[in-house]
Amino acid sequence: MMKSIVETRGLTVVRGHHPVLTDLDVSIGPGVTGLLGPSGCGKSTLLRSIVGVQRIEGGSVTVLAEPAGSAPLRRRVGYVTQAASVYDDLTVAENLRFFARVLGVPDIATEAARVLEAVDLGRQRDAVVGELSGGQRSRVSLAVALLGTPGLLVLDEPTVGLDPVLRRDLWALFHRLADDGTAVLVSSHVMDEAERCDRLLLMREGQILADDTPAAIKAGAGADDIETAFLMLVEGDGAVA
Ligand SMILES: Nc1ncnc2c1ncn2[C@@H]1O[C@H](COP(=O)(O)OP(=O)(O)OP(=O)(O)O)[C@@H](O)[C@H]1O
Repeated sequence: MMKSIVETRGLTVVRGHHPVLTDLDVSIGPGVTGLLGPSGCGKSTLLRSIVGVQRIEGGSVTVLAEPAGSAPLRRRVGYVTQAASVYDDLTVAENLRFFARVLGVPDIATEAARVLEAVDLGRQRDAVVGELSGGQRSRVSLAVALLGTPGLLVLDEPTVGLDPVLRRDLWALFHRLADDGTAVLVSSHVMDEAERCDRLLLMREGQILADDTPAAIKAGAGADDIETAFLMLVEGDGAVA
């Protein structure tokens, strides 16, 4: 039995009078898990429920054996949203010091050096964030999320707008983090990122269509790539393969 990092049971979320998630059961284990689905299918809503910032209508969300959003998880769950979450007018190091203090992270200097090295921003530590490139800026947000060595890192479309080299580097970083024991949950609406995940959740209109390794999903649907497998699952052909 896979060690469970995230469990949702009967999760139901309503946003703007419309149900976005209905009675959703999801289990997420260690490694790099991709949450893939078209724009508006509810990926951000599920991630928000997991980090505990989403009002939920029904059901439960358990993270690292604690209720989502509860105090013991404050330093154990890192979250990077689509919107920039660091201060543009501070340097990289100043941002890290600020957020480390907010989180109550002990030994801030050592911790800042560790996360800067993890995201390969050591040379930019004294640069003002507003003067960095888009890719460097997103790695600053990632560094902040890594403060305190979380057991779960949740990333909402972290590769949007990045060039292929940066995207590749970021995926390599996710796998290094997972190897070091941080479960990584990454959302994307780009199906070609699916191959880079250990496990995939394919989502559509608030439902999980498939939950397996990329290879098993492709084999199950009899498809050569995840995009085709997704389309076959949508059209109901996946079950007969
Ligand atoms: N603040 C809000 N108020 C009301 N409805 C919302 C709000 N935010 C999102 N929704 C609705 O909830 C549904 C799911 O949105 P969500 O952001 O979870 O999708 P997503 O899969 O993350 O999309 P994207 O890939 O575009 O970010 C959408 O139909 C959206 O219109």
